[in-house]
Amino acid sequence: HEHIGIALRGEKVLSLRAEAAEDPSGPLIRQLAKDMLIAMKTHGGVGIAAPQIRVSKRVLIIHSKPNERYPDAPEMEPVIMVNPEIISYSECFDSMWEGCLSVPGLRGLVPRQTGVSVRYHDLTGKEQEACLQGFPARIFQHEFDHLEGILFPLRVA
Ligand SMILES: O=C(O)C[C@@H](Cc1ccccc1)[C@H](O)SCc1ccccc1
Ligand SMILES: [Zn+2]
Repeated sequence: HEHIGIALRGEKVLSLRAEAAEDPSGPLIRQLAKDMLIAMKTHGGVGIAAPQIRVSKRVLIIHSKPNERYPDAPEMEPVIMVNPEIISYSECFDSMWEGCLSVPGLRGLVPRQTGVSVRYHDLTGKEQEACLQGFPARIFQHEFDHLEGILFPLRVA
């Protein structure tokens, strides 16, 4: 699996609403998460969603880290979220230039809420809640859109 390919805009799997994972702590989801981590690292992403490696399941990873585009992004361990749900959004919005591993070569200014509180299952099957602000909130919303079959150009103001 030296090179796990990324699905590109136009492929059906990216336009579907992904299916919930029946067993968040099972072997299938654990292997899926491993493959997603490899693909994300291989392609230099700070996040990835399962449909991007052609698996229509509700699993996403956010891995904020400083990078040339966002040098002051917080450093965090990758967070793997199974069946994430948005509990609430902040009222404030901001716009940021986004890219997408599935839409190479395109950048767009995307307005999104600055904060989001989420509920999800981790790979042990335990239910977790998280309040995300700033860049992690941005990545989460971008990845959650992938689970809904939405790519960032649809959100460009
Ligand atoms: O394609 C993806 O879902 C991964 C994106 C996530 C992302 C998009 C917009 C803003 C933040 C994150 C990739 O990380 S795109 C490559 C990249 C790398 C570092 C910073 C921004 C974008
Ligand atoms: Zn993307």
